[in-house]
Amino acid sequence: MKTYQLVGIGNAVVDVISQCEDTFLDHMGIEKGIMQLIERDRGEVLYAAMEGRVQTPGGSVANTIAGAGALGLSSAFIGRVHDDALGRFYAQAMQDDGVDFVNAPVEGGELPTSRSMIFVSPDGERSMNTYLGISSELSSADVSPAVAGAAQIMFLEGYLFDKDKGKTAFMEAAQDCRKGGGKPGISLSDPFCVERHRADFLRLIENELEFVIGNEDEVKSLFETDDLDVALDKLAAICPLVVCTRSGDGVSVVSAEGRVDVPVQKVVPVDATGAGDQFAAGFLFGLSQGRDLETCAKIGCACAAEVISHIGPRPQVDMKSLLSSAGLI
Ligand SMILES: Nc1ncnc2c1ncn2[C@@H]1O[C@H](COP(=O)(O)OP(=O)(O)O)[C@@H](O)[C@H]1O
Ligand SMILES: O=C(O)C[C@@H](O)[C@H](O)C(=O)COP(=O)(O)O
Repeated sequence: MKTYQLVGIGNAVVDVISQCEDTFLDHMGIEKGIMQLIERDRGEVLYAAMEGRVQTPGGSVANTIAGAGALGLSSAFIGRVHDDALGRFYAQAMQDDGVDFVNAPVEGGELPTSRSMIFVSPDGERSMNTYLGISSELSSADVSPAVAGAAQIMFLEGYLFDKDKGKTAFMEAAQDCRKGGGKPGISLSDPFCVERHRADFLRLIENELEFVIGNEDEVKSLFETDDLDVALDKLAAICPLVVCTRSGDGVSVVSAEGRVDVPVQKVVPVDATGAGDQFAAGFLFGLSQGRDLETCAKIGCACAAEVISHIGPRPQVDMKSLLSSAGLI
């Protein structure tokens, strides 16, 4: 059986991105800066209202795996797409990044491939409106224990907690990964997703996971506090490795070795979509190469800096050369 340096499980989502003024968000009733789940009809209205649409493969953990695959990690992604035009486009794009797209597009059924209408404001903030089609139906049946057991690092997407079968699939996948000697971890995904499933997130983290990656709002939401330091301490008490991204304020990493804060040069992003995802790609790449945590965080920040410099959630340059010129690899 092939082994993988990184295996991800998440929503397979095609992103449709366009830029807009903040007044447009107000006018359309879109909440800025988060991921809102929408129904199909609303998706069609938003799609029709988009100017200069860019269509690209997305999905949070899928973005991370694609970024890590492009950096040369042997990687696999487990997610569901329908056997429609978007789904085939999606599967091919993962393969083009050198990632094994483990499960073939699903034939039959009524649910189409998932899509997210993403509006980017002049300050670079992204507001996601996601119509979850077939991707959120992921269950244990989609996760081969052989693949989970062959993962050196496994990265789970918090968004899949929105369905009970996703929670069960994660628990089993994490157990299989650990049995195989791998390290499972999770992306917290979104503060409102954490709010919806706080107790289950905490249970999975405490019982099964080796690392957690989340932004400030997500980490604070886990413990219902506005004090990030308190939240980081509480999270580190139940998880060996905590990685908190802090937008233009960089990253804080807490482990048994203590806390490391890595600053970044603050910029106005062209498009913040995928910042956290590409940070995770770089961080997990560093981890898989046995680099120290500070260097892992610096690699993550370099990957995030690239992705926020253009529209779209995945790298558009050769990241290996970029990291090499920055002296990070
Ligand atoms: N305004 C910014 N200036 C510089 N770097 C940024 C900025 N916003 C995000 N980043 C980079 O992207 C990483 C992830 O951003 P963050 O906003 O915390 O995550 P998410 O996209 O998950 O909300 C940060 O740790 C940082 O490296
Ligand atoms: O999964 C979604 O609903 C949206 C994704 O397709 C999108 O690419 C995404 O999650 C971007 O991630 P982030 O900006 O790093 O949170």
